[in-house]
Amino acid sequence: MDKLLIRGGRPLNGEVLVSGAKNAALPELCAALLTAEPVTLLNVPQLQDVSTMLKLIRNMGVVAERSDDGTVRIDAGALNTPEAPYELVKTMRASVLALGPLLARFGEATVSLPGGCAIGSRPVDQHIKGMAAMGAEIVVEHGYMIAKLPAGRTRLKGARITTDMVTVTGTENFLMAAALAEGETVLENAAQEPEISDLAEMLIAMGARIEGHGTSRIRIQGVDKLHGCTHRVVADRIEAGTFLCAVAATGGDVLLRHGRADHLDAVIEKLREAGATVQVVDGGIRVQSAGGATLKAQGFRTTEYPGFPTDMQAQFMALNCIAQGTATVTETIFENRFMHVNEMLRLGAKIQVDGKVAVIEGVPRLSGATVMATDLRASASLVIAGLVADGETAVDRLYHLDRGYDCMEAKLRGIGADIERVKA
Ligand SMILES: CC(=O)N[C@H]1[C@@H](OP(=O)(O)OP(=O)(O)OC[C@H]2O[C@@H](n3ccc(=O)[nH]c3=O)[C@H](O)[C@@H]2O)O[C@H](CO)[C@@H](O)[C@@H]1O
Ligand SMILES: C=C(OP(=O)(O)O)C(=O)O
Repeated sequence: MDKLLIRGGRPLNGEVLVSGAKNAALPELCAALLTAEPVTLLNVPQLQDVSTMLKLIRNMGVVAERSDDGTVRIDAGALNTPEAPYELVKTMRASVLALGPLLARFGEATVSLPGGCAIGSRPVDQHIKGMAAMGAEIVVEHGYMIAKLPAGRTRLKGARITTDMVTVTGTENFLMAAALAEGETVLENAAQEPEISDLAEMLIAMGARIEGHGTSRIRIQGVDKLHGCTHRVVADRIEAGTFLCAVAATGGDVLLRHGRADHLDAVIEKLREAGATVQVVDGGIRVQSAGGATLKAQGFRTTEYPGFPTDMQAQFMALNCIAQGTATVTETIFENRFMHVNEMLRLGAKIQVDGKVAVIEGVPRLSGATVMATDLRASASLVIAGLVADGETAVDRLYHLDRGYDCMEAKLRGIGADIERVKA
């Protein structure tokens, strides 16, 4: 298994190019299944999850070509197997996003339940409930969601869907399904994440009629057919936020080119309160920090967008570990998203966890050690901790990081980090 070796203690200076967002690219690859015409996606990040999604849709009979410049051309004209098998689904929860498009275009779909996930149980009951409200018959058998339209129906029908909680991929599945359904669909309690708006813009470019994306009520008037489009994937706010935390913690001066500050308000506010200077500049976000003990630890609660993102909780915790003072962090979205804590303790951090709450007492220094990444953002947080720790930190189990970060170590090396990948 690959690992990262980091020799900490260097400030970060220069420029980083922010890649396209994983959490927009994955639903958008699935949205291409809604039409028989070619779709071109630009700015698709080079990630393991994207490779897995391409494998999944090719397995359905889709032609998909990826170029090194981030362009992916998809032609789902010959899609003949509306199925997502367990072998291809088990490493990536986002494969549940195949359900809506397949049902909407083909009237049937067989999609494996996603595998268990380290950060929480992550059920898909809301996805099933929403598709059923749109007229699908769904059974869960042998680990698969088997969905079809009732005899005599050729299209899903519009519905009013109010989910029990705000769900990002649930909202995305309903958006895609409703785009081709008969009549109007209203999504109440919809997720408002920028990736939802980006998907909606892509669907609109394909001929969908959608209003209200970016708010908690989205209205969709179904159309008979969608056509091809070219769409640029929005910048990855979580990648940008990760680099913001890294620079704030180590100290330095970095421009995040293409970073969207308007998608990171909650994180940027906390970074400023911590003592970093974060500016919106032409072409991106500039962060300057004196690092370490010049920072003040900041408490926060993770909530749905526009609140503090759960996908940034671990990375900000790494910063809190070396800041002055004590901070309380509450994780409200996932029940098991503190697995980085035990590894941070191995680096000398002082953290106590009680259920959903972690209390972090800043320490003057962390000391490098071997740590094990347990999930995607936990891995990123351990990289940040390694960048500030004395001596050498080895971050093991890099496949989690590779799922969601495009060339992270090369980007960090480009701004002065002493970091290398050691192949297994
Ligand atoms: C590919 C993608 O975009 N992943 C993001 C997406 O995941 P994902 O869309 O899976 O997360 P959700 O927004 O659906 O989950 C929110 C909460 O609702 C629960 N829930 C969700 C659906 C359901 O049917 N039943 C249910 O109980 C989940 O267990 C969780 O506690 O949003 C999360 C929350 O911002 C992010 O951490 C992930 O990075
Ligand atoms: C939890 C995440 O991703 P996924 O939903 O793909 O597991 C994430 O991006 O932090």
